[in-house]
Amino acid sequence: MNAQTKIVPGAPSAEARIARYDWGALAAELDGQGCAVLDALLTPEECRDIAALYPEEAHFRSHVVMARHGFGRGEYRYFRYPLPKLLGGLRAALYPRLAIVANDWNQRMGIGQRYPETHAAFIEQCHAAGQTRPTPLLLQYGPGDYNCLHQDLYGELAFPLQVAILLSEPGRDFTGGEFVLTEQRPRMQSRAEVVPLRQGDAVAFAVHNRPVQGTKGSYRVNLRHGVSRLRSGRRHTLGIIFHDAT
Ligand SMILES: O=C(O)CCC(=O)C(=O)O
Ligand SMILES: [Fe+2]
Repeated sequence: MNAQTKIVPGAPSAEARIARYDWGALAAELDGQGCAVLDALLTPEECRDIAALYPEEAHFRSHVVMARHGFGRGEYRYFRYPLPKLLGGLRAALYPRLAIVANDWNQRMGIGQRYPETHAAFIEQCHAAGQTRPTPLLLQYGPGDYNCLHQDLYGELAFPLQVAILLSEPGRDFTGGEFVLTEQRPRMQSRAEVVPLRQGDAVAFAVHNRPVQGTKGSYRVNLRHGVSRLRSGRRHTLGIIFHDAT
């Protein structure tokens, strides 16, 4: 199966799908919670087609067995360029919406960096900084597998938001395996958030830091994400990270 040809005629473009969401509400949710869900970004058929790419090595530049690195249990593969059309389209269409949030966050956190309007311009910056390898990935989990809490930072240059799309249906394809975010606040105990997702839903979330409004201005919190242990079945996820890797 070839994801390049798998956009069904009449299926909305990535741009049109992204435009359907209420980005004011999503940005408010990202500001308040550090994450926001985009319901039904992909159809069940698209989810199955993308998950079916997993064994097709030609699509990927590398394969990571998580237990070998202490990352958890399960495996993933990083796509190679050129990305499948739908994936590249989603990354380019999501970026400008999230860049508005990212620029606002940086301003509130007192970070000087601002992100350009288009993903193409941001990728040029990554490449100029020596970060040239694509980071979108396909993850695969089986019974007992889990993903340790982590941050997807791959070099100096990092876009502060990323997206994960659940390709399998909870309850039918797998049990357990919840998407988890933790937030470490200065001088406070950590907060955990479990994000309920259905097949085709996407979660946008902070990669590492985000500002939280306190009584005396904004302070910075530190986030990590991961996946709790699968109790049964098989779970696939598509991860969209906006910065390239060194
Ligand atoms: O499998 C998941 O839900 C999380 C995947 C992940 O860590 C990522 O997309 O960066
Ligand atoms: Fe991740």
